[in-house]
Amino acid sequence: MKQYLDLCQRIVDEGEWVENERTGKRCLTVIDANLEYDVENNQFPLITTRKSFWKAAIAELLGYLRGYDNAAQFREIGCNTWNANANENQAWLNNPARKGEDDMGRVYGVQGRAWMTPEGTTVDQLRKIVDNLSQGIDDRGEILTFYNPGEFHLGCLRPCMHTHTFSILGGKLYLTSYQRSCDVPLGLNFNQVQCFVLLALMAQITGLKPGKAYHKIVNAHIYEDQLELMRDVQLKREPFESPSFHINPEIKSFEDVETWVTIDDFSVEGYEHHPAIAYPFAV
Ligand SMILES: Nc1nc(=O)c2c([nH]1)NC[C@@H]1CN(c3ccc(C(=O)N[C@@H](CCC(=O)O)C(=O)O)cc3)CN21
Ligand SMILES: O=c1ccn([C@H]2C[C@H](O)[C@@H](COP(=O)(O)O)O2)c(=O)[nH]1
Repeated sequence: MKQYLDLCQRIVDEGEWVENERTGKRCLTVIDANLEYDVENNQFPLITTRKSFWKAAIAELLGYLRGYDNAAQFREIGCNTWNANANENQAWLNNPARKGEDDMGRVYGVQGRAWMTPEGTTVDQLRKIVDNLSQGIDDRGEILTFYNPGEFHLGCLRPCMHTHTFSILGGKLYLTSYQRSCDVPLGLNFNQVQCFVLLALMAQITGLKPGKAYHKIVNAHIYEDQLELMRDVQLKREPFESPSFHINPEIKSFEDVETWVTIDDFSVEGYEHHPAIAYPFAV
């Protein structure tokens, strides 16, 4: 929690204003932030200075791991975060590649599970990683990347947390996640949970012990209409102790994740938090 608040304070103190053409809003911005999550010791990085809707963050991650490409699929598993980008973003609504209501196009999980090759076949990046890690193999290229510039025109948004690299060292599994653009009040609250849970879940289904997750962010920003709430409300609050996090031990394989797992297979114990803050969302 401290590293999150330190980043928020750093943006408030040292950030520079940048015009953002896509959203028409200005962002107070810093470059380069490095966060670390201790999954081995179950230090769950949940925001306590406001209420976090952490279940939606895990549902979003599940949708990515399953290769979802439609906001209705995300809604069905308890996540509303893609409704606006799928249905309210004018550039995407005008795009002939959009297949109708709720379509997100070839974003995130689609690239992770079905990257198109020039031959017309698809590559399932995640399946290969799970197979290797399950056999204790780290080929120094256990990389899940959603970042496919050749298909940006076929999706509603370029991926933000775009690459996850897994490593094995001393029998433990590590994760390094890269994020090009980060909405610190809204997105990061979710992205921290997702890095932590991705490592915890992958360790559980591959039979490895989890180590640390390293989260590397390039452009970290606060939108102009979020600044007052961050500076004068959230940053004035005292954080509570971190809660602990649990995954249903019955989740044993990647097939489990693909078929029956729901957000009810994840729980948080001892979550004390301040009241919710409704930050504006930029489409
Ligand atoms: N401007 C912007 N910021 C983002 O963080 C973001 C995007 N766009 N577009 C793609 C995804 C969607 N994400 C989102 C979208 C909405 C919330 C949100 O509204 N969160 C609320 C409540 C969530 C709920 O009730 O489930 C929050 O208070 O955290 C969070 C992340 C993250 N990403
Ligand atoms: O997981 C996510 C997804 C998105 N965001 C934020 C970061 C930016 O504020 C917007 C995306 O806008 P771009 O113009 O494509 O950079 O969404 C996030 O923080 N986390």
